Amino acid sequence: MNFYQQAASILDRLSQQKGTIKGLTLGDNKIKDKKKMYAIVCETLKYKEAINNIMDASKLLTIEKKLPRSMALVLVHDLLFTKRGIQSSDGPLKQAVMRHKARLKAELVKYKIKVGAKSDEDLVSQKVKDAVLIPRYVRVNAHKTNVEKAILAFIKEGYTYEDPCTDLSSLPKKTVRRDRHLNDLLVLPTNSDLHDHPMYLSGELILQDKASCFPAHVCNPPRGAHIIDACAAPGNKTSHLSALVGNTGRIFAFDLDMRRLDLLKRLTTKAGCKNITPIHGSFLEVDPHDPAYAEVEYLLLDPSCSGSGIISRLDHLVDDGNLAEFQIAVIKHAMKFPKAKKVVYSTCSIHPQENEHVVTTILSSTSEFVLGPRSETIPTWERRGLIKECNDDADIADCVVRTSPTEDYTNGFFVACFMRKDETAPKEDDSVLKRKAESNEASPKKSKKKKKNKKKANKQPPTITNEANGE
Ligand SMILES: C[S@@+](CC[C@H](N)C(=O)[O-])C[C@H]1O[C@@H](n2cnc3c(N)ncnc32)[C@H](O)[C@@H]1O
Repeated sequence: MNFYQQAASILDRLSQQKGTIKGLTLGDNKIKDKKKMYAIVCETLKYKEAINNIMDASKLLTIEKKLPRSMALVLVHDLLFTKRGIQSSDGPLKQAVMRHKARLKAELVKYKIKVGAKSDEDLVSQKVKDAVLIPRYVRVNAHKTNVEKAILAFIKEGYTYEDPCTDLSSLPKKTVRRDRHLNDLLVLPTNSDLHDHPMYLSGELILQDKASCFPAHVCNPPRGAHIIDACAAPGNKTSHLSALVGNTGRIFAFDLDMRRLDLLKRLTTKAGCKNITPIHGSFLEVDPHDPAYAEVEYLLLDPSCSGSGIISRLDHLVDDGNLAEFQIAVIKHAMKFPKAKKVVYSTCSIHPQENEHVVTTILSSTSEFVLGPRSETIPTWERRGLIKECNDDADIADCVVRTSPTEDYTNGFFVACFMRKDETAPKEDDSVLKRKAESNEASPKKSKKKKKNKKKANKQPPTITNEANGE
């Protein structure tokens, strides 16, 4: 397979959700020049929307019937958006594109006028442009240091400490500040590269997006707790949980992907975690009545999702799939653990199908769990669920958290916290939510749904993974 065929095949596998960009390019030993392959795949995805429009307007694929769209995407990318153009034009597919060179270039000019683009860069997907605006969030790892010491270390290096601010759009260079919502998080300017920083190399600092730090805080387990992290790798939330319980209790960290679980072992060891038991396998196949998990009260579920909220990576530019069935199955399985009292669900997706819809489906299928109140779910965070997507129920929406990649200076994210009814009872006896869950139980329509979901839950787990947070 030549270079362009390999690139086209990667685009196809990405759209079938058979892996991540990094996994399919940098992780494939059959690819000779991995960096070059990574670059062409990323660049093509950045301009994908523009290239598709230009190809459709030029009728390229209608005329050249043997040219697959993915192959055309990479070839047209090189033709229109690189100085070198298509590298060597032998081979029938390359020639097929070259025959339309003049028309494609003319359509590019027309497209730019149509969308008001002054340069090629203006055609880059909005999500990619937004990525440059996200500050550098740094979680301070309590196993190794504390926030005060970390700030002092930055000051010694010439950073200025500033008060938390609301305007995160343009943080001055070499400044460090505490986060306004999370007490173990620091905020540095966009593009601060800390990958070679001594505090990162020693495991004192974890490079983790703000929103992905929400789930462990919502879980908020006490010292000594037994916890399951059901879809754990590469393990940033696992090491966060470990830090919150001060290396006490036990954390069972499951992951289906051995390679990613190995990464979890490396990262959590580097972070100084001593209470984690990594387990290779599907969480859906774990027996909730296994005595090993008899004391598990807290479960953190961060299952594979479309990754549509991640703007610092390009995987979101691939067409999204529907992973809701799998996500629902994971939550239902977690609720079967006999002592489970808190089940925290999160995604790095902005799609209601993977977020609010999953929550309402679960609420209508359980008589034992309700949504934890806002006070359990980062109460100071203003952006809550989308009311319309919660069956117009403002109470449900208020209990869950959303982050918006374009407005909150974080990746797009979603968190919900289910609690066993007895756990919310003292504070929440009159909670509207509780009453709602009870009325759901009584609804015959809902019990039908219950059966349907049970069927769905038996389906194969999806193979897609995304590498959110594994920075
Ligand atoms: C979004 S990632 C988790 C990120 C992780 N929580 C973190 O913060 O570093 C989802 C993970 O779920 C894993 N996964 C998918 N299906 C699974 C299953 N049935 N059981 C356990 N893990 C699964 C994937 O391999 C992937 O590593």
